[in-house]
Amino acid sequence: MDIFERLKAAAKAEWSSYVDHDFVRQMGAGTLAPPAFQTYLVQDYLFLIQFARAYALAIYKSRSLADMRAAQRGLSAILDVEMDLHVRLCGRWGLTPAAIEAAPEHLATIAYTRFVLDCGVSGDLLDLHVALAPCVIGYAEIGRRLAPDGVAALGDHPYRDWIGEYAGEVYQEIAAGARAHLAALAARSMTEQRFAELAALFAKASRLEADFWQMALNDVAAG
Ligand SMILES: Cc1ncc(C[n+]2csc(CCO)c2C)c(N)n1
Repeated sequence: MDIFERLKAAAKAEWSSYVDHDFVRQMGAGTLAPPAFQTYLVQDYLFLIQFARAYALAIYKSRSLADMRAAQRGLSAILDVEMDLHVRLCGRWGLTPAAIEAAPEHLATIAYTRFVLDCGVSGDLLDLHVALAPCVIGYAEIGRRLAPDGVAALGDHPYRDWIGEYAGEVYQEIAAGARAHLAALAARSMTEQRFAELAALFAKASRLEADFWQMALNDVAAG
């Protein structure tokens, strides 16, 4: 069992509140209300700006070139891959990057991103990567789950672009690399006494992921 499996097992309830969230189920079934998806995507763009800073912080907190490169891959996955999806999808609704950036951050966006940044500022590189793990590895799991028969089988699914992005090979490899790096980092610097503390960070980040989905559903329910 690698460190990621151990963290997931230690935070079972929080993990399933995240990956089995109603938002994810509705997206998979194609029944998610488009305004909820739009709210999510705009907030996610703002979220990614802060997560880019978190990966930059991971570069700063690295002492080896290998660790710096691992963090650089995360940063570049956001700046060169993930944000393109957001710009493309938001563009279909006539939203420009400038308009998205002018949107106010929801509290769920602030809570999650600043929590991760604080883990990095107050802790070490392992704390920061554990706080980042639900995000980077969780989306790969969700993508696979929503496209069990592969991306091509999605046909004209209303959320095929989003699902295809995270179920696709490029993204799956990014997540597998992040998982392997986390395992290497833990092998180097984790002690058993520290595991409970790391599991608490992982559980909190997973709960903040679930709150992020919920924020989009609540926003639409509130009108
Ligand atoms: C709320 C939320 N959680 C996770 C991701 C996925 N994600 C964020 S940064 C990153 C690593 C490099 O791409 C990945 C996969 C997201 N977009 N929004």
